Amino acid sequence: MAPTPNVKEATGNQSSWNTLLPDFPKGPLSKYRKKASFNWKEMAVFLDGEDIIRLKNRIFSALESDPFFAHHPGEELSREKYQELTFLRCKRLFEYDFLTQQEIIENPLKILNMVICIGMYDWSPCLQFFLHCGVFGGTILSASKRFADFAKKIYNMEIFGCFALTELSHGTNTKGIRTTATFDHNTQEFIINSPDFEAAKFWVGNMGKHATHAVVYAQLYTPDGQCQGLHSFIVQIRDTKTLLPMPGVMVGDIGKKIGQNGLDNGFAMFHNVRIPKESILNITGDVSPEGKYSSSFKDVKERFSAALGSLSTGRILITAVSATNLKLALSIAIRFSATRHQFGPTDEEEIPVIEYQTQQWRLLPYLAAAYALDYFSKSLFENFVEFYAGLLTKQRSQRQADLGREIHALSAASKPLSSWTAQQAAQECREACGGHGYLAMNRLGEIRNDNDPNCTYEGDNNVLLQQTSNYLMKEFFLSLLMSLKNPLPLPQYFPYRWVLCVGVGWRVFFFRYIVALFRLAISYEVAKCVSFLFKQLKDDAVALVDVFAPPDFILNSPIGKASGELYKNMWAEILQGNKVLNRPSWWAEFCINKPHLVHFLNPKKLRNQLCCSRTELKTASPTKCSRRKNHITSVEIYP
Ligand SMILES: Cc1cc2nc3c(=O)[nH]c(=O)nc-3n(C[C@H](O)[C@H](O)[C@H](O)COP(=O)(O)OP(=O)(O)OC[C@H]3O[C@@H](n4cnc5c(N)ncnc54)[C@H](O)[C@@H]3O)c2cc1C
Repeated sequence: MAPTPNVKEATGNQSSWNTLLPDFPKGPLSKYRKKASFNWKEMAVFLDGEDIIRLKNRIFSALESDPFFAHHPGEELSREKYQELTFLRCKRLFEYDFLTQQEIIENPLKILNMVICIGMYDWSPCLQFFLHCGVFGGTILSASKRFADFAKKIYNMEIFGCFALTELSHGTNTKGIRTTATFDHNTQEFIINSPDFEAAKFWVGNMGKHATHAVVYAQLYTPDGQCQGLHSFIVQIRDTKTLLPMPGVMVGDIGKKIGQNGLDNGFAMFHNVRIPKESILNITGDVSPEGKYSSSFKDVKERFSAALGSLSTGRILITAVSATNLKLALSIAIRFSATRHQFGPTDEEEIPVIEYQTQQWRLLPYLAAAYALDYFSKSLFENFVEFYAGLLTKQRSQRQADLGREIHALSAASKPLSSWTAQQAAQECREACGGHGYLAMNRLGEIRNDNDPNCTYEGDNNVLLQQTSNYLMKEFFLSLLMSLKNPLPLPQYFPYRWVLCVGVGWRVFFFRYIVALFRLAISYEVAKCVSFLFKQLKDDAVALVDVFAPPDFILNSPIGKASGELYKNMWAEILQGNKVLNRPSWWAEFCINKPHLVHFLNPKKLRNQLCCSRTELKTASPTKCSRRKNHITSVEIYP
């Protein structure tokens, strides 16, 4: 089930690797590159294969030579301008059409790599594109064939979509969603309504400024007054010709966020908006013209889970997105650590900070995690593609059912593991780069802030882990019960995937505690051994990040550039900044308009003015202190 590394290609010839992966410029990092125990190009070909590397190169060089991508997101831009630029970039992604259908069919991993390459530059246009094509489009495509014509409009951008599940007062608790969809059999329409402002759709990506259509989750009511539970509907929210709201829809932007500000997250309230009967996404149930409800799911719980099935797609992507953020942060921090010299055996000879054990302890475990999570996320994605293909062709096999359960459990566990690891690593990398890590131009703050919501959307990490543990425990006890009723060798009741699920689930659940405990309780012996491994690994660390670091233009961090010319690169960036050497426009406020000092704050004078001595202050009650009011006024007027 896991992707096979490209052993054949990796044993291919050196000259083809050199064309695909040019040498890095000579500079301060060359020393570590020479020390590496392996060839980074061979490793890159082994992991990705030449075909994927070619695709990555194509995407990176297209972005680099495109004026729409010239302005890096970290640079000063108003939110409105950034949102506009994000949309223009997203439009360019449609024009590029980086992959043909044939290519996708032949190697579905290319889609994941395409998303990652764009996201490495900036997550905002990437997520805008993915929310529209993958989440909105994917949900509609998996509903039924009757949306085939509608789907065309998605992929040629006649319309723009969003996925509206969360409401202002309910997110994790999807059962608490209160938007209603009431079927009117007289007009053959659903009436979409938000009962009050707390039931407004909220946080929805693309909804803030430009989405024309939304997949809206609502409680379905049939004419007999019965609530049939949560279902999804396609609702037009803006006119496609004017981008003005449709009648009965109040739609807007929710405001500035901590990160991902190119993306317009929005809200919408529906006032008895009528939509055609065919707008129901009949994934889990449908309504007849007479208003009779039918569903292929007899079990209400199963129906509910299936209605939210598209969330798994998001979790799988987030696992990969977080692993990518981990790789970006490490590329910067490890290259910095190998070129930043502090202290040394003599005053003349300072050593790179990567030589310090603490720096190795802080960064190298995350480097190992980056490789593990990258491999895992790709293998999970491949499993998902197989499952999705089965879904589209209505497969009913045992394997299809097993895949569905396995993917659900694994994505619910891997999303928290990956996003939390990346979040902690981004902060550690920020600190590992000292003060320079805090400079916005070096991008670690942006990586940390853009990764942050991965811990929350598509299921809050804490709640997801509780659900995963619950789910795994149930499966475990069910298997145990079966084995008691019908004694058979245990392996038959505990197939490998459950062992894996239990393992991953609990590992994730206790991951943070294990790491903390490990650090505390690690024995002297083990510490000596791990330190020895770090000593070996630190010489390979630069080559290990060279394998996955994107080109300088995409990584966009002076301290993380491939040349390792740390200070030259920083100066170049600083001096290119806007008005860096200019006198401030408000210079006269200091030089001419001096402050009007009402009172010079002299400590002796101040003490005299205080109503009481310290002892008096302790004992006297405020009311007894006759001069207190005056003193407070006197201190307060000091500007
Ligand atoms: C950047 C961003 C983009 C988003 N995009 C979209 C989008 O496109 N479409 C969309 O529909 N939604 C979107 N969301 C919403 C997102 O899916 C929700 O925010 C998420 O599901 C969490 O729900 P909540 O905000 O209601 O948190 P809450 O459920 O209110 O959680 C608050 C806290 O309570 C804890 N908690 C809740 N329930 C329990 C429990 N049972 N046991 C223990 N602790 C609990 C949680 O762990 C959390 O710490 C987006 C959110 C963000 C931040």
